[in-house]
Amino acid sequence: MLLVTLVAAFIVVFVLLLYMISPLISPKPLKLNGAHVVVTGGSSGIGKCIAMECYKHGAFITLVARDEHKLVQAKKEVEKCAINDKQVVLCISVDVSKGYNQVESVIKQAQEKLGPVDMLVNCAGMSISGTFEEISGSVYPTRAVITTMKERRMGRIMFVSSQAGLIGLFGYTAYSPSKFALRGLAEALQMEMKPYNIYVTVAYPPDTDTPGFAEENKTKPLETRLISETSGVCQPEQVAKVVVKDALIVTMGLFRTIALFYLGSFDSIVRHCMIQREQSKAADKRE
Ligand SMILES: NC(=O)C1=CN([C@@H]2O[C@H](COP(=O)(O)OP(=O)(O)OC[C@H]3O[C@@H](n4cnc5c(N)ncnc54)[C@H](OP(=O)(O)O)[C@@H]3O)[C@@H](O)[C@H]2O)C=CC1
Ligand SMILES: CCCCCCCCCCCCCCCC(=O)[C@@H](N)CO
Repeated sequence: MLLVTLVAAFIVVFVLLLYMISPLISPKPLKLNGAHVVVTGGSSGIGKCIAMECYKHGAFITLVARDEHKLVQAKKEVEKCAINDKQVVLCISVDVSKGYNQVESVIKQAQEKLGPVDMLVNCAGMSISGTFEEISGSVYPTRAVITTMKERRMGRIMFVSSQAGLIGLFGYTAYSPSKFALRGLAEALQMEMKPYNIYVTVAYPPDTDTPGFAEENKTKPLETRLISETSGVCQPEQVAKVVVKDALIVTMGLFRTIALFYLGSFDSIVRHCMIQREQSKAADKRE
């Protein structure tokens, strides 16, 4: 009995220690001052608040969404958060879930105007019972920025998931799977991108008071409403503050800390392969 307690205590202390040192082995924080941040879903709700939060830190912003009128309105609001007169807000109207080529070309335009993308925030999305296209909506913009980020050996990519991306709930049979999928995408992408100094984060906001949330509530089943009411509704400004901070200072979650040994050895395989590949590429060139 004593032995079991001792072993358990040892494990708890060990994991806590790992958790405490994990910020030390985390990457350098990103500086938003002068950085180019692209926010998909930036014309409303959480995305708009994330854009405003980044603008307050001196970033240059590209807002991406479909409706041009909403984009122009949001641009005005973001501009009010300026901290210097050099900052610029660019608006781009495109559907991020329809066709890679279109998304790639608008990202190119944005990079020509405001320079390479330092951080991509994948926030476009909606929750209405029925159809939902979250996953392609996050994949295309990510693919469109990744090549340049790899060349520059820097970058941040954020995915806005949801609490419904941690736990499956009544009424979210379409929404939850797509939000769960973002986590799989983010973790796999993180392992591929780490040797290039690109860091990926996932945010899991609770119900948040936005136009999208109001829209969702119009058709929300009673069960879903009752379940949701057990936890409160957040303000988008608050959510934006937290997720931006997490994306700037990337620390590892507890689960990833426990998986530290595995991840560490997998990362070293990835790094090893990257170096080998680059060496053979260089050798090919010499021949
Ligand atoms: N509010 C909430 O309770 C919670 C929300 N979330 C997530 O946060 C994100 C933002 O939600 P919220 O702020 O409430 O939503 P809003 O409806 O207020 O804003 C959604 C934004 O995404 C844009 N958008 C939607 N679809 C596309 C598309 N296919 N291509 C380009 N832009 C698109 C919209 O503009 P337009 O329509 O003009 O394209 C708008 O700018 C979503 O991913 C949502 O799932 C997560 C947890 C809780
Ligand atoms: C591991 C810990 C998990 C805890 C979860 C407990 C959650 C209970 C209430 C869940 C509320 C539903 C949130 C969906 C928000 C959302 O994404 C939509 N509103 C989008 O518009």
